[in-house]
Amino acid sequence: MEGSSSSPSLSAHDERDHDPSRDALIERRQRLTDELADDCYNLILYLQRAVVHSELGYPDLAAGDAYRALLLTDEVREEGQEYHDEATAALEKYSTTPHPDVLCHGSLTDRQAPGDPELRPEQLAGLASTRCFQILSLSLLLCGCLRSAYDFSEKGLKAASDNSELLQIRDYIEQVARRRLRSGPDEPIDFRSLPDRGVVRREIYPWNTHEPDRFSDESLSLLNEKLATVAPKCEVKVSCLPVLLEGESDTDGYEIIPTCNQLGLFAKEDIAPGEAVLQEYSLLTASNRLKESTCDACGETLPPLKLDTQAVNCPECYDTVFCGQSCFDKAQEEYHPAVCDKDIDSIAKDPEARESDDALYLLLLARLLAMSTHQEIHPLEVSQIKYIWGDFLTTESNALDLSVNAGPPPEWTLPFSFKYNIETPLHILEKMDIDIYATLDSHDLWVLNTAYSKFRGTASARKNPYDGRPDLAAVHPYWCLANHDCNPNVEWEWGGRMTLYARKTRVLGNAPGGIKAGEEILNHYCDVNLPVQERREWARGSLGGWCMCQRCRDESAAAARAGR
Ligand SMILES: C[S@@+](CC[C@H](N)C(=O)[O-])C[C@H]1O[C@@H](n2cnc3c(N)ncnc32)[C@H](O)[C@@H]1O
Repeated sequence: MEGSSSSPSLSAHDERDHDPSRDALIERRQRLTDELADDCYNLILYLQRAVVHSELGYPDLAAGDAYRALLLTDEVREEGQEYHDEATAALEKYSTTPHPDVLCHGSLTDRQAPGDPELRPEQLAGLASTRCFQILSLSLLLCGCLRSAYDFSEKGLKAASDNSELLQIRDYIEQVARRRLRSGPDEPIDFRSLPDRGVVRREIYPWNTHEPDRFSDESLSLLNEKLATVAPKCEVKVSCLPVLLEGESDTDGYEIIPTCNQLGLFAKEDIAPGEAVLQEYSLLTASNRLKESTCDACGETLPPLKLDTQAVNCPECYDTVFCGQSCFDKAQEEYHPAVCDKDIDSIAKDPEARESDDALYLLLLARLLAMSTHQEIHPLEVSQIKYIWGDFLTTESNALDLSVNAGPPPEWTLPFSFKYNIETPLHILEKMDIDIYATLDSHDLWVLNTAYSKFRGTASARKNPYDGRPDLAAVHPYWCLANHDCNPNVEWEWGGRMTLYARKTRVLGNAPGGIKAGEEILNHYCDVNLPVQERREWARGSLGGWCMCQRCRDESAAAARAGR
């Protein structure tokens, strides 16, 4: 839940930006994407699209394309590979001069023998792999993934040790590494210890046609139809929320602060203190423990192993366990056949403590991909995530201004790493027997980034009671429509189902609980018993900014007046 507030006018086809060179690049990107739909093993098209993504200011997407191209260079060069014939055939049309522009880059052309106009596909693949390493190392450096950037520059230099562009990129990486590690010019750098987690743009990409207008009557009635089954006394409506700031400000004492429209949950009828407000079941769950004792479908703790247990093992892949027949049936209906017996159980399990969160988000992504594959729909059309707000910023506010008078670069907000956004998702898809080239439309990096943006804004996680590490996560698309307040009128409990109860008493002044018809359902994203500063720090990640609820503003203004 990081980023900033949404605005109803933000849509996939924002008309505000009319930079002709940008429009031309977006058109070119679309043409290349269309060509890839018909010629999906053509690594030259991926490289060309990587260059366009770089020019548009999406280094992460450039790296994604260059990595697919790199995998295809291996397919061409190794005969036994699954897509060897297709990838080789796709390169044959480039064997005579002029060679594609994307390969005539800097010192790359030095490697071509002068007067040798013919290049065999394996020779082209060799040249192309150096180009892939150039794009991967530079793009990952721009995303802040220093270790991966360094690894790719080294791999490239192993094959082309005198390539001047790669040598220059390695120099840049070293300069940035020295700054980040605060090491002197002569001190040796331990490249293994470089940071490898960066941030990238979090937005509704200009070509994303899957995002609904969440404020339209059609969307609201669809959401309300389903909400009636999980929270019969509630409705989804537009809610007016404070615009969140990056950090402390002197606006806490102001009577009026800027607001924006988002969605929220509201009571349609009075709800009694202690009454259940919402009960939601979700299959969009993930556990990062290998020997988990939770239901694969709903995340509920499994009943103890004994003869009369309700637990059900999948008869095909015996290790997958469900808490009962109903969860097994739902899993079979919505996702399990796509991953059954596919040897993906150990991916991202038992991660290092610092990667627990990333592993959980990756496993949520894997569940989404299993759902979309089994249901034969696009991942962004899966109902559990389609209407979720991903805390997107506008494309313009994410854009890099390269002009002379440019201000500071924008703050990108989507966490990104080569491992979790590019490499492992593709590995999971391959394990699921999915052709990662032929299904580009569904599994393009921007699709995965969009899903990650939605998860990061809404997933709830449970910490393991023994070691305090987050080991279970879930997305409950209706529960997550409830906004936060540090004087909440509900509390939540998650165990198989996510339940919201009306509080019996309110935090402020021990006022009586219960919710009146028309009032907004106010959830809490942090421990509301903490002092204001700590609450704001805690909720910041999930809210996407400094909490500006009335309680926080009152308490903070009072502390400022008292000189604390
Ligand atoms: C889990 S979603 C809540 C539903 C969301 N409002 C929607 O339209 O789907 C969390 C996001 O809602 C917004 N939000 C929730 N509570 C808020 C509050 N008290 N003040 C400002 N924004 C809030 C933030 O943008 C946050 O990232």
